[in-house]
Amino acid sequence: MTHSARIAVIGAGAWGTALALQAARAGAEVSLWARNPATMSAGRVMPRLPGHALPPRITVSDVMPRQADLILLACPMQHLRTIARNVPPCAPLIACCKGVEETTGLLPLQVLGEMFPHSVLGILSGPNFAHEVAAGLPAAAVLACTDRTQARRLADLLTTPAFRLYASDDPTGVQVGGAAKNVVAIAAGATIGAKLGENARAALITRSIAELSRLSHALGGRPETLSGLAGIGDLLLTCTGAASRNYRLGLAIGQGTPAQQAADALEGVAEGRATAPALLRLARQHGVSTPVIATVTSLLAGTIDMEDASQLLLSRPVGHEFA
Ligand SMILES: NC(=O)c1ccc[n+]([C@@H]2O[C@H](COP(=O)([O-])OP(=O)(O)OC[C@H]3O[C@@H](n4cnc5c(N)ncnc54)[C@H](O)[C@@H]3O)[C@@H](O)[C@H]2O)c1
Ligand SMILES: O=P(O)(O)OC[C@H](O)CO
Repeated sequence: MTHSARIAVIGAGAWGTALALQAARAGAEVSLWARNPATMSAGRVMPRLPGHALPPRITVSDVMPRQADLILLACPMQHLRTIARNVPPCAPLIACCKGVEETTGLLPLQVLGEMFPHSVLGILSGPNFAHEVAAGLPAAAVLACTDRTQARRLADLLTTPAFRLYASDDPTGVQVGGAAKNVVAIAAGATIGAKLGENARAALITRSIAELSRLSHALGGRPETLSGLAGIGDLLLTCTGAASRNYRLGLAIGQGTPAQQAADALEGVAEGRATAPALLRLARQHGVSTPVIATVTSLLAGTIDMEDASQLLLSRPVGHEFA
């Protein structure tokens, strides 16, 4: 491409703002779509920049861009369908959200596939706290499309030495990892909140990887994708990083705060909350056993308490590790 790439970022929450900054660093001309530019949360992810000013390569507007070489959809999962309705099908669309649509049980690219049957679609996911990416700290993620060459080409538009985007041709595995790690992070936070110990959390994270791999396989993804950035990588970050909203939601529940109250007190979206019941339904439809996701779903619904939750997981039969 001879001109600078034109990258449109849809959604000016924490992640959209961080991605806009990253795209500008990669040399693109960036249009950042905000529902309300006056109230966008740039300050939350850019405390190091004087006056929280965005660089001149980034134009913020509440009007959807009509032209772009690449469109990044960085809105919360439950608003993806509504927001995508106004996006012009002028370029490849990359979903940057992590979750499952609660009302339909669809993954992000299934939602976009219904709406944009002729567009190139991809998913971007990995262990990335927005405030660190915004600050230009080193990070890596994966960009997956069904076509590996396409994935590499699109990843190159956003890659810099400090933000390494690996390409993948397993969008299903990447989406399952990104959605399910938020649910596991709630469980990890609850484990620490209830003072069950670091051993318990490590066991929970590791056993969840088996759960996520089974689910990914059943949905048509490759189990090994869950060993990568969008699986283990993001589980490690979100289940141990105190900045994670999903982890913090779980922490509060583990400490005895009712789920609704804990969610209301949270700044920003904890995707695991809406995703847990949707993923559980999906797993049951495919005959996959997902004890961690089932337990988190019941905890969030308030039908069990922390003591029941740990009993449920601890009373499961102990078999071969890789049966
Ligand atoms: N924050 C991170 O560190 C991070 C990193 C990687 C991926 N993600 C993913 O990116 C997605 C967006 O997360 P975020 O952290 O940017 O969100 P956020 O909590 O910072 O912001 C929420 C965004 O949703 C918008 N919004 C709220 N209500 C809305 C509505 N009714 N309709 C349309 N838009 C509405 C807000 O304007 C805001 O832009 C999530 O799927 C998240 O999992 C976040
Ligand atoms: O704050 P969380 O829990 O939404 O996590 C943010 C990112 O998904 C971490 O990769």
